[in-house]
Amino acid sequence: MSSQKLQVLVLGVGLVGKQVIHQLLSDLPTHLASQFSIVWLANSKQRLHVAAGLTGTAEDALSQLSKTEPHGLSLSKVIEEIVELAEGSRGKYLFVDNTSSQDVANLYPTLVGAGIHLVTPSKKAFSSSATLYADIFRAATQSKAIVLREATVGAGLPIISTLDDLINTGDTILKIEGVLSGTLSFLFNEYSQPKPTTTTTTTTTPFSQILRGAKEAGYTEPHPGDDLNGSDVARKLTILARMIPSLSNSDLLKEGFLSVPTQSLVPAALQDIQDGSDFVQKLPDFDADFAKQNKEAAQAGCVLRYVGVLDPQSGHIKAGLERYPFDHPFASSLSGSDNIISFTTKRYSPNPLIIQGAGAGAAVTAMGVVANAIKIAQIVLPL
Ligand SMILES: NC(=O)C1=CN([C@@H]2O[C@H](COP(=O)(O)OP(=O)(O)OC[C@H]3O[C@@H](n4cnc5c(N)ncnc54)[C@H](OP(=O)(O)O)[C@@H]3O)[C@@H](O)[C@H]2O)C=CC1
Ligand SMILES: N[C@@H](CC=O)C(=O)O
Ligand code: NA
Repeated sequence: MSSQKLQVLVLGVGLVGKQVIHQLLSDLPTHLASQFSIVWLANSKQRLHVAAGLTGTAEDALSQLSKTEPHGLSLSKVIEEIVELAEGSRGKYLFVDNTSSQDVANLYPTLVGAGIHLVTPSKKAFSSSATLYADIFRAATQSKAIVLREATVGAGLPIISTLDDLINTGDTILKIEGVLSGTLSFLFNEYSQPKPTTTTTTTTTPFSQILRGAKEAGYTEPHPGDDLNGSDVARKLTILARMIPSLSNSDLLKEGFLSVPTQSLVPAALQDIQDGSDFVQKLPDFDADFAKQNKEAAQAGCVLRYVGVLDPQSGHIKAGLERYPFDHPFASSLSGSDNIISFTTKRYSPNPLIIQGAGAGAAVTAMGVVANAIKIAQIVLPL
């Protein structure tokens, strides 16, 4: 093992995980690629350890993984193995969690406490209980491990780093608001367009079919109900709120995203469906309900957009479906999976600082993950 390389451990090789491996192996400029060695990768059943580091393409890596025997181990045993692997080489291992597993998130304090750096697009650890959140950062402070999570909000868009910069330079956050879900942005940008209508329908494509398209494009959570019920937006608001000093120790978000008043768009009859594909299959039964809401908004000269709002001064925080006039920027300037996030601060007011761009999709999410990995390599590897 070269001491000049960060030893990368990748858990989760689905849409995002595969892209992360692809970018590390094939997309990085040579001087940055040479700072990483992917030595371990795994999904929920198999794992592959390559001490010398993977070479070739992401497809080669996944093909090698698929040929390994199922390990049959519990998750905590797998994590124990990783901790053993990293022992003796403190500060040179990076764990990349590309799952959306709460069980994996619950083990971050163990990993980070062992001095293993962590990068993830998974929102689970940072948006659930305040205790887990505190445990992760306490462990990181003690072990000097670095924890970065840019891709948890706005995928690769610089949302976390911008908020960090605003806060670290002493600005005061007055309001954060925006369209924070790539899936819901895609859905409503397609479904609810700023076009005056005199007809009874405002769109030809049913709501359920657009959701299917979002899933096929890789924008949705593994279970699309987690997008449609607003919990993905509530989790992102929680992640941002916890970064703001006046809210970080308040009881406001003790239960994480569950503490955020959130409007669910999931029809009551579909609430308990555990399987994402079943959910998508049954959604067409409710297309007429969505069409009615959309038509009513259009008749009022408005579109529907699902937004998140956070006002640290009053503690007001909320995720829900709102109406915006046709000429509002949320109505007229978004397309595809765009997120748009506006930060109103003491310095950035009355005009807010606005960030916009694709907020979901494997490539842009992996970019956020890999950019974080590069930051860590730049900090921990000798020049
Ligand atoms: N898609 C997007 O646009 C964005 C996604 N994200 C986040 O990125 C993460 C990954 O999303 P995505 O790639 O779409 O998800 P996928 O469902 O495509 O992939 C998930 C991967 O995680 C593995 N996995 C799940 N549970 C476990 C477990 N307990 N132990 C080990 N491996 C496990 C799965 O393995 P197996 O196949 O064996 O189950 C699979 O390899 C999620 O947290 C998501 O919220 C963040 C921003 C944007
Ligand atoms: N499902 C999420 C993915 C990114 O966090 C979204 O649609 O925004
Ligand atoms: Na981001």
